[in-house]
Formats: sequence, C-alpha cells, structure tokens
Amino acid sequence: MSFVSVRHLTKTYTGHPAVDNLSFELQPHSCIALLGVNGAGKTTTLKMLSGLVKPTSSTIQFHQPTPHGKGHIRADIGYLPQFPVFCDWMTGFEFLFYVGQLAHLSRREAKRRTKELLDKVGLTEAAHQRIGQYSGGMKQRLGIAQALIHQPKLVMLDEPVSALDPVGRREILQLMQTLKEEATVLFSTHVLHDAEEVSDAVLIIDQGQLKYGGTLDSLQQEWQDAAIIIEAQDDLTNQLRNWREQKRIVDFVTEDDGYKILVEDIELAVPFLLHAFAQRQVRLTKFEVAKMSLEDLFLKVVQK
Ligand SMILES: Nc1ncnc2c1ncn2[C@@H]1O[C@H](COP(=O)(O)OP(=O)(O)OP(=O)(O)O)[C@@H](O)[C@H]1O
Repeated sequence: MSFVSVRHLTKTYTGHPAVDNLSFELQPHSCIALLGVNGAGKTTTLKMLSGLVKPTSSTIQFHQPTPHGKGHIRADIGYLPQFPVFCDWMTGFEFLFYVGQLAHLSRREAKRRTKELLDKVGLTEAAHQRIGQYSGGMKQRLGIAQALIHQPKLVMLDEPVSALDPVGRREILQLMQTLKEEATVLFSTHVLHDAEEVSDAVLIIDQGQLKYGGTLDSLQQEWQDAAIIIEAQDDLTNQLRNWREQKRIVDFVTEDDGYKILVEDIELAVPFLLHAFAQRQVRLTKFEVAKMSLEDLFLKVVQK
C-alpha cells in the first residue's frame, strides 16, 4: 500500500500552470526522484507537499497512521530547500539543537537527536566548528540533518546534490540511500545519473505535467526503442529488405560497420534473427540489443 497519495496537485501563477494536475503515489521507505528540466515545476511541487506554498487545488493523503496523529501532517514532513540558509556564526551542534527546539523537541531530546544526526551525517568531528567554516558538502549534510531532526516520515530534498563537486555528490547520494531506513525520501534533480544511483522510482515532470511515474526498469522496458545492432562480414542488405517486406522486422538502417535493425518485439526478434543468421551461415562479428541511455529515454518521454 502506498504511503502518500497525491491527487490533482495544481499551482497556477497568474494564469500560468507551474504544476498542472499531478497525481502520484509514494511508497513507504522508498527513494523517489522527481526529474525535470529547469522550470519543470519540481520546486513548486516539493514546496506544496511540504506546506510552504498553497496549492491552487489538490488532495494529499497520508495512508498510514503517523506518529504525530491526524491533522499534524507537517510534523511528519522534513524539507531541505534548494538553497538552504544557515547562521554561519553558529556551530553545527548549536544549529541542530536550535532547530530541534523549533520542532518542539524537549531540550533533552533535541540534544540526543542532535548528537545522533551529527553522527549519521558524518559531522561529529566538526560539531563544534562554525558553519561558516564548513564546505558545501558539509553544509548540505547539515541541511539533511535539520530536515530529519523531528523524525519525519517523509523527507523532501530539493536538488540536494546539484551544487556539489563529485566527492560531495557521492557522499550525499550514499547518505540518501541510508535515509530510506527511517523515512520515505523524495528528491528533485535534473541529473538522471543521480536518480539511477539511488532511486527506487522516478517521477518525470515537464511543464508541470507528469509524463512518467514508475521504476527505472519499467521506464526502460516501456520506452526503450526495440533495436538490434549487428555487424557481419557479409552484405545483409537484401536479406534485411526481404524480412522488412515479410514484416519479420520493422525496418533497418545501415550504420558505419553494420546495421541497426528495428523490431517490434525484442523478445521474439532476438531468437528469430540468431536462428536465421545461423541457418544462412552469416559471419556475424557483433550482435547487440541496443540500449538507449537514460538521457535519451528522458528526452523521449518529455518530447512525447
Ligand atoms: N512565485 C512564483 N511566481 C510566479 N511564477 C513562479 C513562481 N515560482 C515558480 N514560478 C514559475 O513556475 C514554473 C516552475 O518553477 P519551479 O521553480 O517549480 O521549477 P523547477 O523545476 O524547480 O526549476 P529549477 O530546476 O530551475 O529549480 C517556472 O515557470 C517558474 O518561473
């Protein structure tokens, strides 16, 4: 059963829909990537879900009893903005302790949780250093810790790695993978590679509309062009033309050293072609099922 159901989430700014009738489900303890180009509506979606922007219309339902009880949905949500702002003169410890108290934790609980989270995000050694001296990656880890301070069930991270160098990026992606143990994680990015590394599912939005929702595997299955790349020591043009006329293949394109064969059903086409080439004693040097990159798949989905 899903953890959160979002129905008809819409935000209109002066007649222009920034988010247009989005409906999706979030599964518990999963990491979901919200993918879209600049201006697609990612930040607006996350802000509406976290209660920072009022939707023009929506129904958002939590399906599981949350520890804070009905009517306190915000208490179950943690949020890291795209451009977090810190008090640079505070230490990491002071900041988290302060945020814990803002989240209505007792002083004792805020202190306990501060220590626990500093450890979780790898900042224990820097706990008493001023935030102004932190690197970008350390600030981002502190930002994630503040989003988790009140043990929310849903954590939303807006572009958590986009401003980081490859090392910082890796650290945060690894950290995000561990967050699933305690919460459902929804994060926005325009980098498909990040989504591929950590997410169980993706939501692709374009101009405020949901273009795809599901796992990366099913994205590949549903949207992958069915094509086989072959290279051979023989000229296969006539043979492929015949198969095209007989509708055994959809089409073929001559490439540098071989052919790209477009087929309707890859599962049927592979055994058919392998058998047919073997029967005709074709000297194949390459036989490969073509895989579109995630970037290609993303473009295909948003350009549909
Ligand atoms: N407060 C606002 N007033 C008017 N228009 C807005 C406002 N906030 C966002 N928009 C518009 O809504 C659309 C979606 O913006 P949003 O920031 O949600 O996109 P995004 O996918 O997060 O982009 P980016 O990756 O650049 O952060 C854009 O066209 C933006 O100009």
